[in-house]
Amino acid sequence: MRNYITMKSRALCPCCMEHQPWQMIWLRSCKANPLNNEIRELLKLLSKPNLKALLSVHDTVAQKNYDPILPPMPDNIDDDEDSVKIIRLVKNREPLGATIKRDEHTGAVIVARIMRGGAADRSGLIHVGDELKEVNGIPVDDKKPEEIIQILSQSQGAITFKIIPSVKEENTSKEGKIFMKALFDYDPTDDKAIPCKEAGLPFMKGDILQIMSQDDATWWQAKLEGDANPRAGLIPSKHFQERRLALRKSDVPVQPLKISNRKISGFRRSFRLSRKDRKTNKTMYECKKSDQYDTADVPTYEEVAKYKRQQNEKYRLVVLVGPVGVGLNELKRKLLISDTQHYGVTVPHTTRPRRNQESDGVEYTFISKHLFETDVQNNKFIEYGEYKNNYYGTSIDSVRSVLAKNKVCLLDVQPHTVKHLRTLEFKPFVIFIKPPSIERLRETRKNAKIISSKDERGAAKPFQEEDFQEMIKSAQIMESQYNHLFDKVIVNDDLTTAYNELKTTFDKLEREAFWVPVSWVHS
Ligand SMILES: Nc1ncnc2c1ncn2[C@@H]1O[C@H](COP(=O)(O)OP(=O)(O)OP(=O)(O)O)[C@@H](O)[C@H]1O
Repeated sequence: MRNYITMKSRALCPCCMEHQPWQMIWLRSCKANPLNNEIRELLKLLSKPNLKALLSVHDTVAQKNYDPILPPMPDNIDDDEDSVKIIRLVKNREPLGATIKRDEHTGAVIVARIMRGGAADRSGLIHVGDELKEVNGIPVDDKKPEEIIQILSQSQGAITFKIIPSVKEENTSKEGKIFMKALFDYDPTDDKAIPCKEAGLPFMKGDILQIMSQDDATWWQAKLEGDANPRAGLIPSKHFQERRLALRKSDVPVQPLKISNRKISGFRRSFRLSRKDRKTNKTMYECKKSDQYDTADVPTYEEVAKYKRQQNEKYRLVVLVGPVGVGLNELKRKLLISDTQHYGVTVPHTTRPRRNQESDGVEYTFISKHLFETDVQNNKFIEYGEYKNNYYGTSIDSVRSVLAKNKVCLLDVQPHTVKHLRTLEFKPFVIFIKPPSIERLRETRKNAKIISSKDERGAAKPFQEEDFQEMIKSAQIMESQYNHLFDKVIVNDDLTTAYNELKTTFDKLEREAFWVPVSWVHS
């Protein structure tokens, strides 16, 4: 696109006279005359090769003959219209990248927004708030915005705008420096509220959006991070999206996690791996508050920044989430035995009496019921529960103690707990372990036993069809309600493949930068 501007004031533009020869003449005349210090310094500067090169570039640009040749400027501009600006843009197939509206009070046609990186923005000649008077000589005062858009879309080549420039300064200081992780899917063609569907930017949950403008409180402008296309698109602002989601939410019932009345505990026990006794390894506890997902906050966007762990920093906490029986403990066990120095798990607390072969702080940290209850009151547990009249729980300090040994702490929790772990201190990396299709579950788990489901003698039972169904349904609910918290999803189909994917993820976590909430980076 080629453009030029004519105003009452002369615009700055490269002037087509060769500066280098002029510079030489001037230098010679200066040398012939007595020099003061400033002239001497100026001569020195003008003799520098970089300044000479700059002037040479200027001359080249000024002499260049750009195509297409623009038609002459209209000469019937009213001399009294001091602030009128005539702009001529040559339009190719690309949209102009601007929206217009009618001012409610004055009735004037106003430029409502300029899409960042679009044609109008790149021209630098049209600004938000400019009043549109004419398009190609046609007065627009009495036209509806749709009619003006029609004129624009039918125009080919040069378009002349007569506008009254706005006096408002735009705030561009933070533009392009804010990144948001999308916590919902967005399709502008489905959005009745968007002022211009064509200008909308579709995105998916988990996408990183570079926010180009927040000038409008309802419609932000954004680009998908890493997208080479410079033109921004419209997206609903955080505030607007939260408001309308909150309104919609009141109609949608929250889906409970408990999907059958089967007599299984159904709750993840993070404790098995830290026990030595195989029998006690099968003990389970029922976690409090776990029979229903909490209503998570209205998820819209989360401001994020890139973060890479430094050598001297503690490892990020690795949180594993998944439905009962999906294979979390199997994957954790494989990781632990692959490198006991590098990976660690927490030691749980219990109020049950210590058995002979057990040592305090190894299988469990043994504490009194009274102390346990006090710790619960003081929010010292990430999760806790009761089993056969004894409490079991994972304390925050037990995570700290693994991290303090400079190990990667592997922790499996229920998904609603994740949001409490998302702190600057732990910077958790959350991995959702997902079951494969029911057909693949039947094939791969033919000989496997579901440890949380026991027979009359207390032994683990082979997987039943309903275990698979429950696993899939529970995974779907987890994913629909909590996937905005997952950094990575791994399908545990073939065990070795899932394990290798987990290992690769850990390697990347140590080598590469990841998007994290901005508060974890700029504390
Ligand atoms: N990909 C797989 N292929 C075949 N068997 C598997 C696979 N993953 C796990 N298993 C088996 O499934 C059973 C359940 O696995 P595991 O105990 O790790 O599940 P879990 O998610 O920790 O369940 P729970 O919540 O009951 O502890 C185990 O016998 C395990 O060996």
